[in-house]
Amino acid sequence: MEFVIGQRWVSHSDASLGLGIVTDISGRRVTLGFPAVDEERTYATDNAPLARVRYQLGDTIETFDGESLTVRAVEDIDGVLMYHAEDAGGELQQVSEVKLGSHVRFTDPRQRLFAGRFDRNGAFRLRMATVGHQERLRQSPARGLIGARTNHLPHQIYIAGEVARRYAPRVLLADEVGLGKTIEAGLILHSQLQTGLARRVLIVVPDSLIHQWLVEMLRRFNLSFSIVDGSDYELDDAADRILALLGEDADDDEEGGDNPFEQSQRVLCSLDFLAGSDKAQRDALRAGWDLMVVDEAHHLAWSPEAASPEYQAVEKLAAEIRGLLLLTATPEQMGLAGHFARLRLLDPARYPDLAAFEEEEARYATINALVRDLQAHGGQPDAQQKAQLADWLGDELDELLARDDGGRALIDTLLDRHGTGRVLFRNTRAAIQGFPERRVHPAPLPCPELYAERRTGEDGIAPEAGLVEETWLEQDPRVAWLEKTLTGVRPAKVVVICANAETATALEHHLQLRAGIRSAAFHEGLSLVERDRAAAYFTETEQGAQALICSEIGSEGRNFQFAHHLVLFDLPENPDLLEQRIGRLDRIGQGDVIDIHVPYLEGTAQETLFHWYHDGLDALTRNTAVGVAVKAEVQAQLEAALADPQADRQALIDATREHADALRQRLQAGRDALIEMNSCRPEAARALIEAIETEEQASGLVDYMTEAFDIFGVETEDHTETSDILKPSDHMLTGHFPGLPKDGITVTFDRQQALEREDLAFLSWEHPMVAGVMELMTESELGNAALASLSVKGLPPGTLLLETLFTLHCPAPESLQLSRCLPLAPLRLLVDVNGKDLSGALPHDRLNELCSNIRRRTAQAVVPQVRAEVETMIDHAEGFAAQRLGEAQQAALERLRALITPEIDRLQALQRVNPAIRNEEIQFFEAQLAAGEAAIDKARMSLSGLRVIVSS
Ligand SMILES: Nc1ncnc2c1ncn2[C@@H]1O[C@H](COP(=O)(O)OP(=O)(O)OP(=O)(O)O)[C@@H](O)[C@H]1O
Repeated sequence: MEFVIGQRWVSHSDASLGLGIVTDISGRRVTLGFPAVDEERTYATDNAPLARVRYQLGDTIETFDGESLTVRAVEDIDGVLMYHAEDAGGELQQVSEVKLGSHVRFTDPRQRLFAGRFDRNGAFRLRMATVGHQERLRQSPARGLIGARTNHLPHQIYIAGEVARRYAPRVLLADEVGLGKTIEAGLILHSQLQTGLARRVLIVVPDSLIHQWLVEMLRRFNLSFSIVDGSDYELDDAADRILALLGEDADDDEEGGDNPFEQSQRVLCSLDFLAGSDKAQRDALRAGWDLMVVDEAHHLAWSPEAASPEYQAVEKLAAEIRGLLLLTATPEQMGLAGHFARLRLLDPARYPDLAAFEEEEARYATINALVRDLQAHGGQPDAQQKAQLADWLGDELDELLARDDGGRALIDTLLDRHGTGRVLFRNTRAAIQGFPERRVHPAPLPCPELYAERRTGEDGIAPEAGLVEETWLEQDPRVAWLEKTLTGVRPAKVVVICANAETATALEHHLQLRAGIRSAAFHEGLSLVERDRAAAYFTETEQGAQALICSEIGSEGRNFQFAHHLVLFDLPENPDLLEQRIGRLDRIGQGDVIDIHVPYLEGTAQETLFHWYHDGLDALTRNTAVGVAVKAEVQAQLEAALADPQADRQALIDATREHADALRQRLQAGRDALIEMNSCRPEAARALIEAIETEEQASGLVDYMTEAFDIFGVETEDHTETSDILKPSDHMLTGHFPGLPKDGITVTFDRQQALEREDLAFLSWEHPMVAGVMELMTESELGNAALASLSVKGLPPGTLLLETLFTLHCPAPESLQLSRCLPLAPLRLLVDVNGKDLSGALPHDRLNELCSNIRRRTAQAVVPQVRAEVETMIDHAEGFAAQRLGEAQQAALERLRALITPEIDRLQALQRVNPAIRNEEIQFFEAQLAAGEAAIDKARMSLSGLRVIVSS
């Protein structure tokens, strides 16, 4: 090391010192000033941890007064460098290295290598592995669907795969109760967020489900949400009231003030709150979203005459937000008009008119019959069918018929182009199977004198309503029966549902205080926190409540499948509400036969309703989607029977059964069959599940993270065979390791264990910790310069090789998903000094096996000696990379067109026969193609990592 006063050197043991300047040399000691940190340090000249800084032609240098210049020539004047450098105006200036600025950060691999700031081999391996995995994942069909803590159920994965890849999806998820619509929505959200198709998400749900959604999104998908509720507006409300008292208008400045909806990218909010607050609606609208989810969307009541406040609130938002997921298990709970109204929210242009919609349904049976026929005849239509198909599919038909695939493409296209096919997904228990049996236990009880005047009509259904609590509790035989039933099944958990909050409160008090049965109430009179506490108390296995007494709000959305006894203390008049109630237990995860206990008072409307449901609709033992429609048919008869419970009801039961059978058959032959076919295509689902599981099971992740823990200094300790405890160590490389709390975290890589043990973090390629490590690796310089020694027989000692990593830079919005067609990134090359390409002869993994670390001290000494050869090898590598770039651009353009043109053709063809396709969707793809072509044209290769290998 030759030191001269004025030279610039950098410390490789402490990068934070910046660029040092030699200020004194006396004997065998050298002193450097480090202006960036205002420090001076003295070293022994023969082993100073310093590297000489010498910028190369083309490098950018910065002077101490902040001017940036490009080096054009370098002159050595008695050991001190003079840079001839070009300024922004193209003028050449002479800049002595003495005048260089001292705040330098070497990020470029070359600079880091020559400044002695190289990394361990492991870090280089981690960098190489990172770009490799990133690229693989970007191309994977499983992207966005990896690592959810859920079982892979085909109907859910199919829907998620189908919807998540759409730009601005607008769909109605209408699987039957408890089949996992929340999970489907979560998968779609996760995927759209991962792929950049969405960034800002708003979820709107009933009050009673806020907490459940919050928890489900976090524990199953690692997605955290912020809740916006009344408390965010309390101060505003108070201020508004004061202003009103003063006779002034509230401040309605649209732009002014904090907007609670803008404080987070992901917000969860209650429908009731939103519908009730104009200000909140305005704020929500102003905040702007990519995707909105509305759960229990049957609450959005609508009729041709009037729209509910809930509907109006969502309608305003739906008009502005491009993506919309509506969830309801009972789309026709409020009748066909309500169903139509929700489709209208999704696509107002496609569903402008209720009457036309009703007519359309008639067409479904014909299409279904044709599809079935095609399936039976290997996809070959007869002449008449061909004419019909040509009518529906136009020019595309010939091409579809020409395919040798047994008619699959033809049928798929027909289903795809079909009316609600694109917007409506509905899976049924019948199609999925594996659901438990439901067992009904009717309990006829004598009607007490107390209810003598309350036997009929609505009064007869909940006769206790409005009576003095003590009185009815004492005289209503259902109360004693409930006590006995609960005691009889103890310790089994029981969900009790009744229509009114008052009834639920009274029953709960009675059970708790008089009968000594541990119970909790769940109704709208409680705050959100109290409700969640009640549900949690009921969930507890050891000390928890045996019974949860719910009002109707407990009948919706909640997960109580750990219980298998349900008491219907009364029956709702709406068949869909009954289905919702039973759905609390009859849902995915229910492992037992479900016991449904129905007490009813003889000779009252309760008895009529029970028989109507059980004998007429058969709605207790099996899921029935036709209840609402059948009820509309027999409404008058039913009302008459409820008004006169003593009369013979057989005619009502027969008529109900007849209508139900006919309607089931008709729907099964028409609409439902088509929707079902469109809602889960088992083969596609299986392929996707396989792709997801391949990603999840690959040992690659464990190896990758083990290397990362080692490099970043995270301590790992075995927890069980498939789980580990991670803790920050004393020698962490960076102050922060993504997703690692101070006290550590227990993780598993095993899906099954993650499903069983929710306290463990489930590490997958899309877990925030793993994604965070990848981001750290690609966004920092860590591992981009390394040195290794290689010992191979026959290779003369001192032979040099250079392994490089080039990444393709193609700045483009993530939503373009250009990675799908830029397969070349990353490019790994191995060259020698003569410019020979050895990349194929010695692949990265093989090379890793042969390489070992060089001691840092030795490496520091080697680098300056081999600098000229390394620079030559970098030139060779860059030459190869430039050649590949051109080829890659060409291939990328072709792939882009091959990917997008069919989408455009398909949508255009679709649009001709199916108005459900919006122009906006077609334009989106056209714009994507143009933007993609422009971006590919601007793509550049850059050196993002290098390793110098010296044979020993
Ligand atoms: N793939 C899955 N893996 C594990 N659990 C699941 C899966 N799908 C659904 N579940 C569980 O089954 C229950 C029902 O799911 P979810 O709440 O999503 O159904 P839903 O269709 O939204 O129900 P509802 O119609 O009552 O609103 C929940 O407890 C959910 O956590």
